[in-house]
Amino acid sequence: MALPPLPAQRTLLLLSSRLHAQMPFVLRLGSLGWQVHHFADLPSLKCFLHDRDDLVAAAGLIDLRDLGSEEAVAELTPVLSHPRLGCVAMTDARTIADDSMRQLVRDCCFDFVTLPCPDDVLDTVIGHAFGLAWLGRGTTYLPHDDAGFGGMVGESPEMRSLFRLLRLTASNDAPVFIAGETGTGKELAAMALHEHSARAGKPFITIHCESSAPGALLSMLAGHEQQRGRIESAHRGTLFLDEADRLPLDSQAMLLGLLETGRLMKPGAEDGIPVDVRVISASHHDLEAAVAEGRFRADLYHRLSVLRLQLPALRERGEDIEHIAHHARMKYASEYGRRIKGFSPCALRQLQAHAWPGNVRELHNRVRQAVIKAEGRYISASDLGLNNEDALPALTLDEARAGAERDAILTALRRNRHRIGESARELGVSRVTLYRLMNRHGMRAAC
Ligand SMILES: Nc1ncnc2c1ncn2[C@@H]1O[C@H](COP(=O)(O)OP(=O)(O)OP(=O)(O)O)[C@@H](O)[C@H]1O
Repeated sequence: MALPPLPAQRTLLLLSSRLHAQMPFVLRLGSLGWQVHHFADLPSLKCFLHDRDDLVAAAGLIDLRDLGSEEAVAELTPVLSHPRLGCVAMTDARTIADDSMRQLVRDCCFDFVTLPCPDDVLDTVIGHAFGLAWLGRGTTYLPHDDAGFGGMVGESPEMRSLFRLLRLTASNDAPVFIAGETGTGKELAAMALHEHSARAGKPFITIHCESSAPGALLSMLAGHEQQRGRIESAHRGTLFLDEADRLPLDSQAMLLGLLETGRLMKPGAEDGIPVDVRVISASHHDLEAAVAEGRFRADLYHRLSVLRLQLPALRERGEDIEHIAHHARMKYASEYGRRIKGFSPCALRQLQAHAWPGNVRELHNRVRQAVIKAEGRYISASDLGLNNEDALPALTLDEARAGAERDAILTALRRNRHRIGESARELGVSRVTLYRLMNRHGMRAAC
């Protein structure tokens, strides 16, 4: 089979905290026909790859010079192994002398260059890396470790096991009940299930059960003899019942009939009509309590919850907070045309300390407003509306000193565009000490 020609414009993903888009190095690559996307830190690159599941092939140019820690290597490994990326590592003599870096390059990169390196060597190597990725295009990209599903983002163990469950659930047609507090992503999960099922491309109809009066909801769902209702509109697709615990009893009886017989009985009609829908329902209220109180039919409850999924509250999965916040920052910064690079250390601490009663919805709303309001390149705690000192946990003196040390390092790194030598000089320590301190504080190259 003849291979199609390589595209004229090739994508290059550049991960470097030292280089930036306007530098001659990057501009030269642009003039050679590369469409260069620059990322100052790993979370930004991850967000980009997560959002671009239409990416066919790209070369990755990964600056390893500031990524000295084992933790950074562990985080980079799955990203560099993305099947549509052909990666080239940029190193220097010190970096490539490090065992874990050498292993990373060996395992995950097509090649490496040691800087400074002649332009023609670099051009050849990234050209080959792109060609390799292009040959591998069309391979299905399954996130290496279940770190996402549909538009859902999450890296915590709770979310990873939820994503695995959602994948399994998408492949069958049984009714699903999704429980979880408000804003945890129940509707998003229902849409993701639909999109990953054989019903993708067919209608996905959402009904907010609490918003209509009893008779009105029944006629909206079932229609009348001469009029189609929403259930018929969902034929061959998915019907999503939000706030299902609020379903009035007349609608409950009609739905039970539909689930038992596969036929829709319209009010006043003598015969049911066949309708093929998958029913997904959700509630942030306790459906068992509604059954116990007689507000919800037990037989319908059992029919609806053949499969049951529980979405964890955001405060129960702290490690997702920063990840989702970065994802939201990227999304809204690009939507509003703002160049926002990240969150200040204090903002990050407040994000962790907040209780998130509105869960992911609240996090998105706060980040969206902060992106609009932020005056600098970094979102502050007050941009997020989270400057409540009382919310921060009480600290011992040792913890407070460690926090101050971390803040000073972050500030110096930011001020010096993440150049380790200059940051170390400003902090009055050697480069080795700075690397050691960054390791101790679990810092990546750009924060
Ligand atoms: N894991 C996630 N990753 C990214 N965005 C998310 C995630 N979970 C929720 N969101 C976003 O949070 C917002 C609220 O999600 P959604 O409407 O699905 O929540 P819900 O649980 O159905 O809320 P409610 O119970 O109030 O109806 C949406 O903007 C959604 O895109």
